[in-house]
Order: sequence, then structure tokens, then C-alpha cells
Amino acid sequence: MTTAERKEKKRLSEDAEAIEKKHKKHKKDKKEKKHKTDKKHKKDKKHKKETKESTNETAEIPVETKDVGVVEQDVPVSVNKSSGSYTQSEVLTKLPQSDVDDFYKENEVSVKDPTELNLRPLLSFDHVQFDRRIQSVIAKFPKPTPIQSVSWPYLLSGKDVIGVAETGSGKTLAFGVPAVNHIIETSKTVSGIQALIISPTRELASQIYDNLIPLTDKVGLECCCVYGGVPKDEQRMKLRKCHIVVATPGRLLDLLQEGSVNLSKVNYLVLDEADRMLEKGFEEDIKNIIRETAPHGRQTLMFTATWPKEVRELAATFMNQPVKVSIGNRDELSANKRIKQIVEVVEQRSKDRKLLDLLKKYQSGAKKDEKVLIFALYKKEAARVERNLKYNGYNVVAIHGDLTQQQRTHALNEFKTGSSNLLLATDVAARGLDIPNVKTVINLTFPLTVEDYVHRIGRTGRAGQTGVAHTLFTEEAKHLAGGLVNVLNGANQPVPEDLIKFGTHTKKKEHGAYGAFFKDVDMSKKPKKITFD
Ligand SMILES: Nc1ncnc2c1ncn2[C@@H]1O[C@H](COP(=O)(O)OP(=O)(O)OP(=O)(O)O)[C@@H](O)[C@H]1O
Repeated sequence: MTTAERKEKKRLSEDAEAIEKKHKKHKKDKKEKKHKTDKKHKKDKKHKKETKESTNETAEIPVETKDVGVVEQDVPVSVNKSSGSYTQSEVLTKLPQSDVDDFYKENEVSVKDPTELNLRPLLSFDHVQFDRRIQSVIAKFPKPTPIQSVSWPYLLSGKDVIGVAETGSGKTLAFGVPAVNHIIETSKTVSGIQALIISPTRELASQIYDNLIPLTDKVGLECCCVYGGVPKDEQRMKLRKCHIVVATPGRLLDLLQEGSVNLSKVNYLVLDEADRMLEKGFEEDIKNIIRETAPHGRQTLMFTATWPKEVRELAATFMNQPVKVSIGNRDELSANKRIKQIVEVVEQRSKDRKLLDLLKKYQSGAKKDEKVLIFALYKKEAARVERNLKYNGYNVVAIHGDLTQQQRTHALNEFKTGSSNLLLATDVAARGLDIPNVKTVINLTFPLTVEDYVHRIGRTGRAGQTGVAHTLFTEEAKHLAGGLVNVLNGANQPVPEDLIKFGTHTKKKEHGAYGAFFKDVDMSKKPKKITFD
């Protein structure tokens, strides 16, 4: 064996080891968290029984909810509804019930509303009376997306809302537009920071901020964005006079601890990518932040594309009788159906070669300028693959945790503007990023959860577009094969034989005996079509 071959062999075994280690660590963390949560629940139950106290932080939501959105259900013909500051418009009230039913059916809408308001979805921007300046900003779109249509009436009514809808379906404005509207309505009586939006990554926080600026500028409100990796001074200054803050948890806590920010007037709180924000690692930070917000009358929103059962109980502890809006049967983990998913089972050692082949396939000839996003699992892997791609002549940029914020921002801008059409990223870029015209996502290494897979591939096929996700699947991730098969089936995508060979067993996360394996793959599942204008 030559020195180069020996080096390559060593490198491959290091990669495989690192991936396995990361999967194992993730499993261990989850097990620990489950154990802690179980213990805590027992303690909480005992405590609640003893004190019989119910505050906004600990309020239990009623278990009984009514699914009013699914068309088979008995949806009452709406009268002129009014709740909080929201009054259903006359034009919407006059709409034939069949139009509403068709909308629910076409978009597979489910609304679980414990308060039974049964508010009609807004089928056009004319069905709602936002401040006219807000109307002028959103008028660039033809009509609300389904998650906007259904969630806005509840949000304008002051309800807590859990919004679950596919990747790239306009969730940012679903919570962003009512946030601005809310402050316009209350700013005469309240000053200071009233809306807080928390996001898991710096890039996503910055993107949410960019989405809000046209609205806040138009209505004369101040919005600011705080995240780590950049100096604090400017953030401290902006915080003094702003109404809406978009933040990552770490920097926000830092600023809270030094007394640079006061969240006591925050009565509109959003957790974007909510399931991520409630995972171990963020959970304590989130609790510490929420503790600082207005204790009474706070409206709490959680938005995401994936809503695993494990986070639902914890979410309920921060919310008050939330209305759950889901678009497209999201009780089961499902991917955007406009994405063509290709999964190839490969050997760990053939991945580098395979990646070069895939780049030839997706980025040559007529496709030479198309944007491709490659996901690696860990920082070291990303750095190595980046070097390898550069060595092979690719103009690749990268985002991962070992880079400075300046390097990360620069890389993302290069990719967005097309200066580079190849971005290599870890899961720091898996959620939320809305980069126009990403045609292909390549999963070089499978992520730690199937939820992350759904988010990663959701970087393509956004806002009604189509896209391709090509995944290299190796034995190291075999415990996730069953979950992946379910997602493929759910979107009517081909399931390779080699993947089924790993077994279609998948962890049933909600089961008490966490870690046990169950066979719960439904091979007969057929997808339903969702339309998006
Ligand atoms: N009413 C609308 N009509 C058409 N496009 C819209 C509408 N509202 C928002 N969009 C666009 O849809 C794209 C995706 O929106 P957004 O980033 O909010 O998706 P998301 O649902 O939050 O996705 P993810 O789950 O990946 O975070 C954005 O480019 C946004 O400008």
C-alpha cells in the first residue's frame, strides 16, 4: 500500500468513526433527555396536584380538541365572527361554504381549536383588513399561502397558535405580518420591545429580520436582530429603541444577563423552528428567556415544518389553549411533495467519488450554473470535503460552526448572489434558509434525525418550485432507514431495495420504552397532492 493509499484509508476510517460517534452521542443525549423529562413530569404532576395552581407558564392545555378544518368534519357555516380585535370581513362571511370546504380539502387543512372559534380561512388578501400600509407590502404576492390563510384569523384574534406547514410555504410572514399588525394596534398604549422572535441559527435570524424590514419600515416601527459572533455594541444600541427583536437564544441571554435588554413587555412571542428550539441544548435557554417575557396576556406562537410528538408536551407548558393549524397531514413526518427524492445506499469509502459524479450530473452542461447545496454531518467532514472539492476545481463556499460569522455570512452571500453555485454546509443551514433557486440538495452524510432530513431537503422546492434531493445513505445511519422509508412513501418516492434491507424498523418515539424498536412502516401509503400558488 502506498503512503497516499494508507492516508486515504486512515481518513476514511476516521470519517466513519466520527459519524458513528456523532450518531451514538445523539442517541445518548436523547435517552438522557427522555429520562430527565419523565422524571420532571412525575415531579411536575406531583407539584400540580399539591398546589392546584395554574399560571400561564405551567397551564395544562385541554387534551380535548376538535378538528374543525378537515372537510369531512362538521364545519359550521360561518356567521360574522368576531374575536379580540379581529372581525371576520363581510366578504369572507358571504363566501359559499363549498369554497371553504374545497380549500380545506385541497390543502389538507387541519385545525384543532380548543376554543371552537371556527374562523374561516382568508382565501384572498381582500378577506382581511390589515393596516393599509401592511396590505401594500404583501400585495406583491397573489394571495396568502395556506398556512397564512388559516393561521392569520386566529393570530389576529390573539390566540396562541402552533403552525405546522411544509418547508418553503411562507411561515415567516404567517407569524411576521400579524406581529407587525399587533404592534401597530398596541403601540399607542405600550412602548418598548413587544414582539420577540427566536430562531436557532444566526443566518435564519438574519433572514427573518430581512423579511420583516419592509413591513416595519413601512409602518415606522423599529426591528432589530441580535445574534452571536459579531460585536454587541450596535445590538445594545438598537435594542434601546426597538419594538420587534429577532434573536438567537445565546446572544439574547447574554444581553439579558448584562441588563442590555428588557423583555418584560413582550406579549407576542414566536419560536420559529419550534421543535428545534424545544430540543435539548436549547430547552433551558428558552425557559430562561420566556421567564423574562410578560407573565400575563402573552400570545405565544410556534411554527415549524416538523412537529415530533416528543416536543409537544413541553410546548404546551409555554402556551395557553393553542390552536393547532396544520397544512398537508403533518401529524406524520412528511416532506414537501414537489421535491424529487433519490436515495442511494453506498459504502462510506465511495462517497467522495460519488459526490464528484453527482456534481457532474447536477452541475454540468445546461445545468452548469444551477445552485447545488451539499450537506455534511460534522464540521471536520465539511472542511475536508471543501478542500477536496476545491482541489477538483470547484468554486465551493462553506458554512459550518468552525468558521467565523464573517466567513459564514460571506459564504451565504456568495451562494445567494450566484458568485458561487456550490455551498457545502453542516446542519447549521438545514432549517429555514430561503435561498432562491437551489435546484439540488445532496446529502453526502445522512443527518442525525429524519426530521433534519426533511428540513435539509426543504432548501429546494420552495414557494411552489420543484427540486431534487439526492441522498447518499450508508450503514452508519441504518437505524434511521425505517423513518426515511416512511418519508419516501409519504411523498410517493421510490424506495431502494438496499434501504429496506437495513430493516424497516424505526423508533416509535412516543413510546414509553424509548429505545425499543417497532415495525411501523406503512408501505401502502399514497400521497395527496397539495397545491401552492
Ligand atoms: N403569500 C405568498 N405567496 C407566494 N410566496 C410567498 C408568500 N408568502 C411568502 N412567500 C415566499 O415563500 C418563500 C418561502 O417562505 P418562508 O421562508 O417563510 O418559508 P418557511 O415556510 O418558513 O420555510 P422553512 O420551513 O424552510 O423555514 C419566501 O421566498 C417568501 O418570500
